Amino acid sequence: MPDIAYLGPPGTFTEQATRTLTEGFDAALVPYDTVPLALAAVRSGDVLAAGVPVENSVEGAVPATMDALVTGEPLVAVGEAMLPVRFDVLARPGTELDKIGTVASHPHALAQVRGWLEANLPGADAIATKSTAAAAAAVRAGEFDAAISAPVALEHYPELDRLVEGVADVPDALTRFALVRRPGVLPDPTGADRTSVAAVITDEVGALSELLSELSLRGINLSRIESRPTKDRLGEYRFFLDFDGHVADARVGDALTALRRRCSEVRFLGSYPKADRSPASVRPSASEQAFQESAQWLEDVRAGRLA
Ligand SMILES: O=C(O)C(=O)C[C@]1(C(=O)O)C=C[C@@H](O)C=C1
Repeated sequence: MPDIAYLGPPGTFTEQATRTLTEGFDAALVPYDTVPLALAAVRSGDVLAAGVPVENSVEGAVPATMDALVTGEPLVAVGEAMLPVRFDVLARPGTELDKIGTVASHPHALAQVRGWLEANLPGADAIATKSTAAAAAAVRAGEFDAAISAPVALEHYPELDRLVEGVADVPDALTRFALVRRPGVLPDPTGADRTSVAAVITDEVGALSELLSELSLRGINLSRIESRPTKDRLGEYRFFLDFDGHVADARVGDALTALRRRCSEVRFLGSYPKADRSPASVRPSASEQAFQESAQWLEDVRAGRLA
């Protein structure tokens, strides 16, 4: 039975998402302390794949995931899952809300309840832990007074009490997760796919807008653009792009070859079915048929069969 890594310990949102992503697949889920460690285990072959958080609708990208994806041997996403994110406040039995001096959680979680903390625990120190479940474990061990955790955490830390339920500054917040593995056979195109790439552009006038034009000219809908410093040079950025379509689609393949020509570095980060299964809307001039017919036309012209 293959092992699948996730950001642990048991009881994280990532564990829940990884269970969804591996449903129907006979695999053992193995917790890792951090996203880079989970991805290192994929690279070394210790595990087959890893479930990692990618972005949250309130707090944005998860920088640890972005950086770890582009550092080291290539990895590709083969699936994505979306989870609604609401938190419970967990504490040892007998803890009173107004006596809480320290409240711990993952930085992304703390950021998503900042308003609630200011209103309800104004005197408490917020402590960053490696995950929401790591915070619950630390509270159980007596290190902090309260944890901001996933509702599912209580199943794993039954010694704790739920002080407050369903805390979220933005009620309908969502976090997106990916199942990542070493490059191999890609998931088949479904018509409702997303492709992710990371590209470093050259320092030239219009470089970013021209890169984006390569997508828009081919009718490709960009769903996310995020930049991170390359860490090599001040002012040099790597752009993370997510867009509709599969690398097997003609318009996407055509755009990727253009990006490859333009950028100093392009890393393919996967083509996989979108969690919401919403089909890509493709304009007629960017359809598979339009690409096939125009390629055939060019072949005929080059062979002297057409003018
Ligand atoms: O700590 C967890 O439970 C995680 O799975 C990590 C994580 C994140 O990185 O954003 C996942 C979902 C929530 O947005 C808060 C924390």
